[in-house]
Amino acid sequence: MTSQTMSNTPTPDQIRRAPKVLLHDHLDGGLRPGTIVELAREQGYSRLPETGPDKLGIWFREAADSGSLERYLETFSHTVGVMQTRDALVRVARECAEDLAEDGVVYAEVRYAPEQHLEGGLTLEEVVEAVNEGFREGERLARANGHRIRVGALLTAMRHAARALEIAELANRYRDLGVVGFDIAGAEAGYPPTRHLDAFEYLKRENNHFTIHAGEAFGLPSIWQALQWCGADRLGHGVRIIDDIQVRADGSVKLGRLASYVRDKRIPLELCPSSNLQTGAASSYSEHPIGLLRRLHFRATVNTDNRLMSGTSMSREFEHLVEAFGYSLDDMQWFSVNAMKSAFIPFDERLAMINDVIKPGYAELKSEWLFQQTASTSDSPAREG
Ligand SMILES: O=c1[nH]cnc2c1ncn2[C@H]1C[C@H](O)[C@@H](CO)O1
Ligand SMILES: [Zn+2]
Repeated sequence: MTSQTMSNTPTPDQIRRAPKVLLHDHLDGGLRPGTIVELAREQGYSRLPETGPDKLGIWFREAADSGSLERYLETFSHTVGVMQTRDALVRVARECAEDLAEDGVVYAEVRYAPEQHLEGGLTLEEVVEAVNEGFREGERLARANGHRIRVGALLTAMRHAARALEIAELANRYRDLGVVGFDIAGAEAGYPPTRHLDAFEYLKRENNHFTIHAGEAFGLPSIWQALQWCGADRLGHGVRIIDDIQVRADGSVKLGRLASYVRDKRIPLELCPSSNLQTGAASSYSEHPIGLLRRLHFRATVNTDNRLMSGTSMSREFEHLVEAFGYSLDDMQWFSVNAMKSAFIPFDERLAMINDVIKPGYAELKSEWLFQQTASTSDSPAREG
């Protein structure tokens, strides 16, 4: 038996085929560049910085590579700019579900801010219904191509605006109709989550679920507010929890009160490594706090945030982590089960996804080396000596 066959390091092909769970992906951050070009042409949107798909894709990645969340967010004006009609929203959502399924994602919660898609005259309800329709079409098309995926929507309110309660009510109205929860996003510094307490209190009274972008561009106070004032079920990013973890020279680790709380309560962290590198929240994959957080058994999950702006996918994120930390298929399974446990769909459905889809998927991949061994042994009996 060679070390090659025993190696538990997944190949890029195995990473792609492994069942993955995505909790933090923005609909308006994941358009195909070719789709943006076509939608802009159809709608007479003339402000695109490039008109060829390849160059446009590169433009988004470079413009988002700014080291600042505020500048990173400016790039969204062009994606949101072409997502103002019903047809455009259906198409973008359909392609999102298809692309995720093609990449081996079996369950995804995809978020967007309905209030940003009203410039063409759609109502908030029409926006939600168009996106839901696109997700359902994408699920069907993926299935026809041999991929199974389930996509739930999270409705985001923009933290600098003042529509959070209205969007929370919208999320509640479309609960069990394709919408699984609520989020707030946008520039973090200067816009603490407590500005939207009324929305969070409303959702709690309704027994609904929400996540909050916190601890990305701003540190511990933002995480503390999101959890202890607002009652968030999950943290969007939450990567700055690392500021409350002290690693001593001898390698021992001391958690502060907030980091302990996050770990003890199993608060899910929606970590987005590539996005963090672009906005300056981390300096390299190997220095990304996900390595330590995984070792310390935080409820860490791996996410894309914005596939277009980061030129990434779930598989790419895992490829980077496999390279940086030597992760195995067992680690990938651990992240995927963590994410599935943290999803906003009902417990019995989460459990069935874990037991009937995720674990069997990894078991199948982990057993592949056995069959490769049999094939090579029978191919070359002389090697057995
Ligand atoms: O990483 C992020 N942090 C804060 N806000 C973000 C991030 N990625 C996207 N957004 C914003 C820009 C989008 O227009 C909005 C809704 O998806 O959410
Ligand atoms: Zn985000």
